[in-house]
Amino acid sequence: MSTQHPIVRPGAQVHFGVFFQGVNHTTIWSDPESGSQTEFASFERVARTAERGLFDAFFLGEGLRLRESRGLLHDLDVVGRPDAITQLAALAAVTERIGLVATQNTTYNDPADLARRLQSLDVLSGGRAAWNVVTTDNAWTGANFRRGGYLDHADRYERAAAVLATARRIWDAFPDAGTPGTVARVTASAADLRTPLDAVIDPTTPRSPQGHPVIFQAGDSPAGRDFAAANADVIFSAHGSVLTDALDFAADVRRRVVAAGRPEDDLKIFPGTSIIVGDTPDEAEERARWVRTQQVTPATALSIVGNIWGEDLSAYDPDGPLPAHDPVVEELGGERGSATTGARTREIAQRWRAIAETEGLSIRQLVIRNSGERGFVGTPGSVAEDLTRWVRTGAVDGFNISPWIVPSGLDDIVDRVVPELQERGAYRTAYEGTTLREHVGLREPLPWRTERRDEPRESGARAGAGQEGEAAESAA
Ligand SMILES: Cc1cc2nc3c(=O)[nH]c(=O)nc-3n(C[C@H](O)[C@H](O)[C@H](O)COP(=O)(O)O)c2cc1C
Repeated sequence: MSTQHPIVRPGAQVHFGVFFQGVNHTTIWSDPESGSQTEFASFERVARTAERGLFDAFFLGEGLRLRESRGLLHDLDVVGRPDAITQLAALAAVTERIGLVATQNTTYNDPADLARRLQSLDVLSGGRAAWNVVTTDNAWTGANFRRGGYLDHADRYERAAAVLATARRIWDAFPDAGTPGTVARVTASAADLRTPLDAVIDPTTPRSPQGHPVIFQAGDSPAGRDFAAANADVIFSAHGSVLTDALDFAADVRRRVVAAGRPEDDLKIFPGTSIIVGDTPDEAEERARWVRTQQVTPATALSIVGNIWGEDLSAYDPDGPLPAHDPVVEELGGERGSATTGARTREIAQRWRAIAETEGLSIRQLVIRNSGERGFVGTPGSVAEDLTRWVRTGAVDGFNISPWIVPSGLDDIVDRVVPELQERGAYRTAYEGTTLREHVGLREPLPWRTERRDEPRESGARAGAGQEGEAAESAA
């Protein structure tokens, strides 16, 4: 990786989270060494390993339905993992410090229910919970919820802001500990969407040691980035492979954070990535090649390319060339379940064809090559150098690592990469706090600061702090 980028944060430390997608083909479940997607023991072992490695967080994505393209399911996708909040509550009982991040979508959930369940996790875990706020990029999730009514992109973010603002008011409406008085009622933000939000809600759960659950956000469009800039503590991005791309993303996001009236370091950047190490660079490369080959079966390769071309390519030869014709759709549509929704398919096809022709690659080889751009491969020392450089050039604050095998996939990172980082003074040697907010290095919850700036807060009267809701809504 390039060394030309200036070090702007010389003492900055690397932070880690471990991330599991809801349904995915990143984890190689077919390997004989692999544990079960459904058994608690798999996740307990990973969480304990991550805590031994002093990770900030254990983070569950959410995929409530198998992914599909034109009726064909992705062949490697697995489901069956218990609900994220329930799973994290169980993990809270067998861990002590590590943060617990639950992805929950705002399109198909209601704020009173979400606020109560997330705050319960926060209280039960002693202030270790976070909510990864997503809008969900596909209609089939809605079908699972029997909601139908998939919202337009802009409406989804408008609803997300209203749901989050309402949840925050519910959290703050509970009286401070030791404050006598009745619980204040919350009028939810009205949002003129298909699911009305304008109910009156009674808060039912007290605050935790960290006040509110920490807010993560995953969404990459300009609207998604603005939503994070106005509302989130951590942005979970897909920009975790190429340093120049990560630096561009960081500069863009920080501009948006400042425009939202916040200090630029207020939103922490944690991209998803993967780490594969070996004793020598060659051994690491060989392992990485094997992992990618397992992750990209012939059917997966055809399905990924079929998404771009907008048609069923399952009859194509995965060991043959890309289709000779152009994609039949102009843009990647929302129903395809991809964070690249809206991307111009013909531009992608042109780029892929040029690579395939120059390097002489088949369909499957091309997809394997592309997936190789997702992460860090090398010796423990060289990977530690790269990760430290990413943090100290200001590209990221930390990384959400997706293990390629469960439950042993973090062992090398905790036992070999973390010590290398610690030797470089680039990683904590003990947890300094007890809450997730402290691990990540966050300030107090955003609404408390907004409220204090705008009007002095009276004890027990956080309910109806309308400015935060309005700011969030106008920024969405
Ligand atoms: C890195 C990343 C991770 C995501 N993880 C999830 C997830 O676990 N569950 C989900 O429903 N959506 C997830 N999403 C999708 C977002 O919810 C969002 O719907 C999608 O990215 C479209 O919004 P955008 O155009 O702002 O990116 C993720 C998006 C990104 C970029």
